[in-house]
Amino acid sequence: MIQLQNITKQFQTKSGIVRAVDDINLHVEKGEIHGVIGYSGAGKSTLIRCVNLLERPTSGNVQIDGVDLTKLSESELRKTRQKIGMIFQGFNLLKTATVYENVAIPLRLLGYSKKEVATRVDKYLTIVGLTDRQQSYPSQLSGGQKQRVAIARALSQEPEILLSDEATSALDPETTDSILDLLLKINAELGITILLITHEMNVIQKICDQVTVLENGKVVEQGSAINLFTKPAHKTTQKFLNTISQRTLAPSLIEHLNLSGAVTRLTFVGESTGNPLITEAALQFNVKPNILTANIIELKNGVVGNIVTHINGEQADVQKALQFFQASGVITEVLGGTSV
Ligand SMILES: Nc1ncnc2c1ncn2[C@@H]1O[C@H](COP(=O)(O)OP(=O)(O)OP(=O)(O)O)[C@@H](O)[C@H]1O
Repeated sequence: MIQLQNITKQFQTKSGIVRAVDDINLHVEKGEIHGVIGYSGAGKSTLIRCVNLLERPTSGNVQIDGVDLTKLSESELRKTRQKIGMIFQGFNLLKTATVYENVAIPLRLLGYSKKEVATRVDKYLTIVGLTDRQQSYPSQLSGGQKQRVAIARALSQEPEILLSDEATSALDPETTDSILDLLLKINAELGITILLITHEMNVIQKICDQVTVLENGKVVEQGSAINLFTKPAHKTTQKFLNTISQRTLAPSLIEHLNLSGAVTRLTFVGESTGNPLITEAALQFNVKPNILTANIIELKNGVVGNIVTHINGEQADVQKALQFFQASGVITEVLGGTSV
């Protein structure tokens, strides 16, 4: 559906060339929610603006359903862009127009009949839950309501793809959740493919199927949300994960505890989440596991559990317990202790 191939975007600045996006490949399947996460300056905004050619890549190509947008004429591009809706952190509403007009005006500009405009405005304001605010002005709405208007405006052109440029970054956590729920609903019920950029791991956690991690304009990790949350390979991904769940203890703390045996992170995913494996290990092997920290992360497509446990016992017994965990599908990583 969306295929970015070797996308590079350079800007000429007074102090030289800035390579905001550096040879990025990214594939988004139809119906998927794909999140791009990175710190400020990683190149997220530039990348997402390359998808609908708001920013023309310096090199590489952007394919939507197999059509290379970089090769289209201006009029062909305008038409193809109707397949791609976009929402922004700052909502981009017309301040002097009502909610109704904010959705209706772009439709009128596209030449839809009065009746079709009315039908679509009504339909999409209902989907976003704002039928009773049609005559309000943006200044009379909360941030979450403003984003709902922007979403209705994007949906009213019946796009196949929705690009979300930090759509929840200006919102409080509760409103963020309600907008993320709305994006999930749009994806599930209207089948709209969503490509979003964010610097918040909870956005990735709650709604994304696939994830790309960016740093300095480059992809440093890419894969399913489940894989990234269970086996984050790059230190930037690990840092993002640490913002939402305590996955480890500081080395100084492990040292301070001066524990015998092994301090181990056990990551449970899939079937292993449902079994009392720690109790079984204690019963089968001569070890005494003591839980130091634990948390469960609910993802769109599954649940991941992280337990940092001190497995106390003789080295040979600790090793047997670790092998047992691994054989049961638990990802084990020894963080410290004497049986390292
Ligand atoms: N029009 C421009 N001219 C010059 N440099 C630019 C331009 N747009 C972006 N950059 C530079 O490209 C790099 C990536 O910027 P970009 O805004 O894409 O990152 P980002 O990950 O979206 O950051 P943020 O989350 O802070 O918006 C930065 O170093 C930025 O200064």
